[in-house]
Formats: sequence, structure tokens, C-alpha cells
Amino acid sequence: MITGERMAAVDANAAALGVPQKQLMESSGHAVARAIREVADPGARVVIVAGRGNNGGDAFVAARFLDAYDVTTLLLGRAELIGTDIARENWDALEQADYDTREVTDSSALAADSNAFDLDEADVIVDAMLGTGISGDLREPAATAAAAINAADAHVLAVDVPSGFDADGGDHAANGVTADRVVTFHDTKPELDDLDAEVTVADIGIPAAAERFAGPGDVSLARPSSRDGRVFVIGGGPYTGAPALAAQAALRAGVELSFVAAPDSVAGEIQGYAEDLIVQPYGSDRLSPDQADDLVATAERHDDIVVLGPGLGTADQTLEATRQFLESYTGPAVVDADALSVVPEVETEATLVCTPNRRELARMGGPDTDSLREAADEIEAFAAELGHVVLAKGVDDVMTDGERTRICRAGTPGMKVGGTGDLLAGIVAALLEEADPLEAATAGAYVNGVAGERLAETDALGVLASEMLDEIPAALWGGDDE
Ligand SMILES: NC(=O)C1=CN([C@@H]2O[C@H](COP(=O)(O)OP(=O)(O)OC[C@H]3O[C@@H](n4cnc5c(N)ncnc54)[C@H](O)[C@@H]3O)[C@@H](O)[C@H]2O)[C@@H](O)CC1
Ligand SMILES: [K+]
Repeated sequence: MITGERMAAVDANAAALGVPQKQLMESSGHAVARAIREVADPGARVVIVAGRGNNGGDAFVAARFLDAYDVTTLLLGRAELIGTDIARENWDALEQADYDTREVTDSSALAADSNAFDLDEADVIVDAMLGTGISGDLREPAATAAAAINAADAHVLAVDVPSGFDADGGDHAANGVTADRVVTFHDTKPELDDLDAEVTVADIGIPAAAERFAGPGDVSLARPSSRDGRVFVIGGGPYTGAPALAAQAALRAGVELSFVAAPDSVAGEIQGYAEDLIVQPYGSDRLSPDQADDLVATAERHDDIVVLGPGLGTADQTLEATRQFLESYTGPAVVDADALSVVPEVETEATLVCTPNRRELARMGGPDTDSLREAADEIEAFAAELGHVVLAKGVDDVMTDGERTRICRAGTPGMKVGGTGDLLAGIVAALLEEADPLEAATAGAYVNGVAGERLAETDALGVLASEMLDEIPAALWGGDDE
């Protein structure tokens, strides 16, 4: 089962792996044509009712595979308004090759009683008006067309989903198409099987790697849509660079405000690295249990995303404070560095993304391995037992929520340098503002890797984490050379 949103992400990942969407459209169209051959004999009358998105594009392809049939392709609206290049190219191909195509610009011609397009005489109607790109009830002219399709006696075959069906939530618009058969692509969509229609899933040649490996599609899924939210870094004491890097990375990844709660002995130093941060000192040399309740209250009052761990050190009182914090905190948090050792032993209602490196993973009770990627199944089992998302950092990163597991291959050898993990924690925290934890972890790992790759072009092994900060926006929102 895959949602329409995730499908678009996998599709973008496939394109980055060298399988462009036009190729997938060709497979989709072919699958639709095969389904028509199963329900109607050569010579049968087939009317394709197509919209101006890629759902329509799939059906334009199908028409080319149906030369043995009597096919008419109706486009709802004008060809100039076809929304994507690949759908337009497939439409143009039909026109140039002299297929029977018609633009329907007057929706009243589609009305069930006008019968201008002889829908009643069709053996098969292909519903290719709307696929996963729909929002809300059908608008005109699709609404009138759907009513006419529903009123006709023909066998109705829907492309991907019946028009009006929400592939993310499984809702069906009140005025949507009722299909007899659905040919959906790659994987079934939420609640599709509950419809009173025969659903088949067509393999359209999307490589498994497009789901398994983080890619640009994962970034589009998690990319912040507005400058919003607050990250609250609880870090610093023995070290000062780590919390400053994490907090700055969160700003670079789109949050509105980045706070650092730190001992007053180091607060000035942390502030000194960056005027963009809001440093909130507490009266102590290092985090201790006295501060835990206040920190929970502050984070929860403002719905902050917490980053717990960077630069905190391993003093007993600090670990006890992180334990207390996690026992009462109920919001989202990225847990990194020294705070990680506490996670397996606390009961918490918080939503955590744990970001251990290889050594920290082993210390938490996860697999002790040189190749995280080869140990992906064990890391998945470990995350399931832990009950939190794990982002294990290595040459290849492994992200898992205990059920779903992704691998990130982005990055460069120069990123072994200190500080890149702090950036990652800050980026993931920023993405947690809108994305679910596994999506945020996956996209965060990829963005961090791409930020490093962008610099490595010039700096090879000399890359610094502080320099990578500047590359985060381009890695997340797409730079000139992306
Ligand atoms: N994502 C993928 O991996 C693949 C997708 N393919 C096809 O692409 C489809 C998605 O294509 P698109 O994203 O272009 O979207 P659609 O073809 O579903 O429709 C988008 C169009 O519908 C309009 N629209 C949205 N809501 C509407 C409403 N309520 N009433 C009337 N019009 C409305 C939009 O303005 C837009 O022009 C899939 O369903 C599938 O058929 C295939 O080509 C193969 C691969
Ligand atoms: K459809």
C-alpha cells in the first residue's frame, strides 16, 4: 500500500536513478491497454475521457496500444492547457499520428442527456480524468463528465484511481466516477480495495531502489512549506560548538526561531558563534536534574521541536537530567550524542528520532557493525524494540521506524569530520515541524549528504561542518546545479 504523496516521491527518486517519469507513463499506458484487451474484443468501441494531468497522459499512451479497437480520445479542455510536458508530448503524438482525438471545451456537450460523444454506445469508457493529483470534489467539466460516465452502460475502467478518489486518505468525492475496474500503478492505494470495483496493480518498472534509497523525492515530501516553528536545542556544557551547529542548521532548514538552552558558563560562547541564535542560559556548569522540569515546560509551552544531546557530556547528573526530561516530555525530539545512552532505559511518551553513530548504536544495544547497510534488518528490529525512529549514521545511513527502512547513500568521505552529525540533528528537527519522523529522518540524511557533496566538489577532504551550513538551503530547496 502506498499513498499518492509517497508515490510522487518514489517517482522522483526513480527519475534520479535514471528511470524518468515518461518511461513510467509508457508502462502505465501499456498496462491500461492490456486491461482493456482483457474486457473487450478487438473492434470494440473504447472512449477515453482524459484530464489535463498525467492521469490523462497515461491514457494517451494506452490509445497507441489499441490500434485493433475503435478508440476516441476526448480531452477535457484545450490541449494548450495540458499541465505537464510528458502528457503533452503523448497528446501531440496522438494528433500527429492521426488518432481520433477531440478537445471538449463546452462541458454541456458532455452532459448525460446530450450524448454528443455517444458515451452510451461505448463498450469501454476509460476514466483518465484525475488520478493522484486531485483535491476536493470534481470541478467542471470533470463533474459533468463523471455524471455522464456513471450514467452510461459501458464497462468503466479507471486509470490509477477512479476520478474523485483521494489516494492519500481513501475518501471519495460525492460526484466522482464509479468504476467497474481500476488499474492502479506500482502498489495499491489506501482504501482502494474497499471500493466495489475490481482492482489490479500494474508493475510499471519502478526500481525497488527508488523506495529503499533516500532521494530527491524524499526531500520534496519533507520540505517545509513555510518559515515556521521553533527548535529548542538542549546542549552544551563541556562542548559549545555542537549545540551552535545544530541550532544554526535548523535555521538553515527553515525554522523561524532557534533556541539553545545551555549552562550560563558557556552561553556567551555559544551566542558568540552566531547572532541568529537565541541562547537561554541556566545557572549551572552543566545540565543537571534541577533544570529538567523547567526545560520540559518551556519546550511544551511553545510546541518546540527539541534537540537533546549536542555537547552535553556524560556527567552522571547530566544523564540523570536527560532521563528526567524524557520521562515527562511528550512532544517531538531529536536525541543525539551523549543523551542517546539514556533512551533504551526510559519510558517516554515523546516522539523521538534517535541519531546514533556506529559506536553510539552499539552502546544503545543495537548491532555493532562496520556496515550499517548490511545490518539494516537488525537495525530495523532494534528500532521496533526501542519504539522510536532510528537514524543510524555511517558511510550509508540507515533510517527505520521498526517497520519501514530506508538507506541514504548521499555524502562524501570528507563528512567524517566532527560536527556533521550536529548539523543532521538540527536539520531533522526542522523537518519534524511538518513531516512524519521517518520522512524527516530520511530527508534530513539526504539533505545533509547533498550539502556535503556540494562542498566536496571544491574542498575534497577539507570540508568543515560550519561551511556546510551555507549549503543546506540549496540542498533542501534545490540549487542552481541540482
Ligand atoms: N507518480 C507516478 O509515479 C506516476 C504517475 N502517473 C500518473 O499520474 C497521475 C498523477 O498525475 P498528476 O499529478 O498530473 O495529477 P492528475 O492527472 O490526477 O490531475 C491533475 C490535474 O487535475 C486538476 N484538478 C485537481 N483537483 C481537481 C478537481 N477537484 N476537479 C477538477 N480538476 C482538478 C489539477 O488542476 C491538475 O490540472 C497518477 O494518478 C497516474 O495516473 C503515471 O504516469 C506513472 C507514474
Ligand atoms: K482516473
